[in-house]
Amino acid sequence: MTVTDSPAAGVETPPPPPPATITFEGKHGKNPLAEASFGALCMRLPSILAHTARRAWAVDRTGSVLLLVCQLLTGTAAALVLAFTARAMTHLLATGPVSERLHSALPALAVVATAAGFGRVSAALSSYADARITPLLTTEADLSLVSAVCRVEASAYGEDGFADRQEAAEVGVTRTRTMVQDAQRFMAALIRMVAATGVITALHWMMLPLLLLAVLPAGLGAVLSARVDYETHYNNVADRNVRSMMRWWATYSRHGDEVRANGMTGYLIHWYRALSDRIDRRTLTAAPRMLRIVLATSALGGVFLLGTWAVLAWLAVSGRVALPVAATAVVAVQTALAALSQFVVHGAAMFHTSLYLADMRSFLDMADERAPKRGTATVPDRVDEIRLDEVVHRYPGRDEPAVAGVSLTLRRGEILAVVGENGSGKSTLAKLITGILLADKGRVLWDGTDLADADPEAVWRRTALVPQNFACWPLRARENVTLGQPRTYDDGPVWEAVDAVGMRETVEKLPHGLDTLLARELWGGAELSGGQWQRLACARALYRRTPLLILDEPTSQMDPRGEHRIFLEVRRIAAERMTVVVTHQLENTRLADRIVVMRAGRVVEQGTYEELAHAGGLFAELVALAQDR
Ligand SMILES: Nc1ncnc2c1ncn2[C@@H]1O[C@H](COP(=O)(O)OP(=O)(O)OP(=O)(O)O)[C@@H](O)[C@H]1O
Repeated sequence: MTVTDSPAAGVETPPPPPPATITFEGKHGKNPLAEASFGALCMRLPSILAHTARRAWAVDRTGSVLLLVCQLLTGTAAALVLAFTARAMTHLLATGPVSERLHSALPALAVVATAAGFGRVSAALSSYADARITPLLTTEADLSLVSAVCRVEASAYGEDGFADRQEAAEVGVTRTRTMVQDAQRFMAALIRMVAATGVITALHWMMLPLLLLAVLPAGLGAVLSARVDYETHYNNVADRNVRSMMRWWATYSRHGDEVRANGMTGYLIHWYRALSDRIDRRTLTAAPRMLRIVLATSALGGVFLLGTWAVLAWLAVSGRVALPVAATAVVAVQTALAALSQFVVHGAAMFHTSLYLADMRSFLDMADERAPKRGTATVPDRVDEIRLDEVVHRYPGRDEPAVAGVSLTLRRGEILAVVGENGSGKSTLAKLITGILLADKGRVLWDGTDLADADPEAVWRRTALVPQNFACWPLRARENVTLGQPRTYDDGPVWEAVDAVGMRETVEKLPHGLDTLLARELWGGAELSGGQWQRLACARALYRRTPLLILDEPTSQMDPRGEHRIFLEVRRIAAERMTVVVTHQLENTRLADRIVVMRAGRVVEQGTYEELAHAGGLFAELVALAQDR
């Protein structure tokens, strides 16, 4: 088949395919909805309150005490207002001259006014306490999520559902913002409700159950709506995850050239819209369900409320309660109704928030399970030998192992080059040598210590890696070199590393030298070229001066001068460490003491450049292909 420059005239091109459907089954975690019956809701609230209180206490003790005291004051003030309004009403509606009735109601009215004033002030103070605590709580939740993800074993990223659950947990972090407010409103409503029901029960015992009946449907409606909302969110998690990932890829400035020059904009926007439409469709199907729930529960609540008023009227007409008491009851019923409604509505809101927080909690638990638990064995500062013993590694979901039984010994002072075709397992081998991945079978021993039993932090303190896909950190030039190991306040070693990769002139020309922010998209930032970035990634690894240096295609974007410079430096410092260079530039393997050639996860050849180039094997074939231009 030949590739033509333009489609044949009159031939219709197919429309762009829609985004793939990915469903988040939640099979790796419990869907909190499964246990969200009304009973479960009630059981859960105390633990959410306790959890919120513990975390609030941990981040801001003064704020927490202030919040608690103000809650109690607000509640007590509301109770006093209600009780003394009832008392004032009794006096005001009694028989006798107006001035006398007013006079006798005056003390109660004074209490009402003072309590209302206190209530306002303490409500303002509790909002202030909430404003103090909430940002800290949100940051704490966010930090625990970020650090949990940074700490998991690298293999966890490849697990099905890990990224989706992370997305669900991110929503939990956002919802942390409303958690304190929900808890605060719920507590306030609880105190007001207790006060109101006390007054109501004192008027007539029948009033309380009737009022409860009047507000319960609203609570039920709020819970059912919360369930529907969460169910929609749950169904959308996978799509939202993909959408936010693609959003980043499509709008990230570094990908801008590729997007434009390859005419991708139209398709990317089509794709984004198609995915957004799918998410919206799911969300919109929830709207009529919500409406039905609200209408049904409001109607039920209305019927019960009518019943309450009817009973009150009947009590007054039949003389079972005196008229002034009945008038007081009107006020009390209104207040109690508001308090009860708020109690159930805020209870449901807490339940709603708790569903999202449960996702965050379960993701943090999952991340915790996947944090390295390898043992505490340490490795010496000076590592003399790394030995791989029949090492096998298979990625999740793959049938064939990426590394399929490799035995290899690396000695201090040696430079080892690893070559082989794409997908032959070179990068995976590098990850196994550094303990980023652990062997499924076989062992990787650093001076006799099995990496499976070693403290990974100790191993990684002795490792420097330039990965194939290195990061261009949006940090200052200095931090781009020292990140991971700020050794001294002196810039001397930083310049040494910059010199080693031939970047001195470039860095000196930056607007603020080492202090220049390397992110064009940020205010005042500067941008480097691809090769300059790669040189900086090499400087970062060289700066670490570790016993193991791994360079995975370190010069793929560099000009010959840069490449020459890097390999000179690698050679110069090689005596003090073990160096592994993964490369497709076979000429570069001349500097290696030994070359291993990989094919389908196995080492198929080993030797020096001269030996392998004339051995007639895969290496010789690759050399011949490289020269056949
Ligand atoms: N994170 C991963 N999850 C699943 N499979 C992976 C992952 N990384 C690599 N693989 C698979 O493992 C095999 C070896 O990949 P590896 O990256 O080690 O090859 P490589 O020799 O470094 O290739 P290249 O020369 O293209 O960089 C490939 O088949 C690849 O598809």
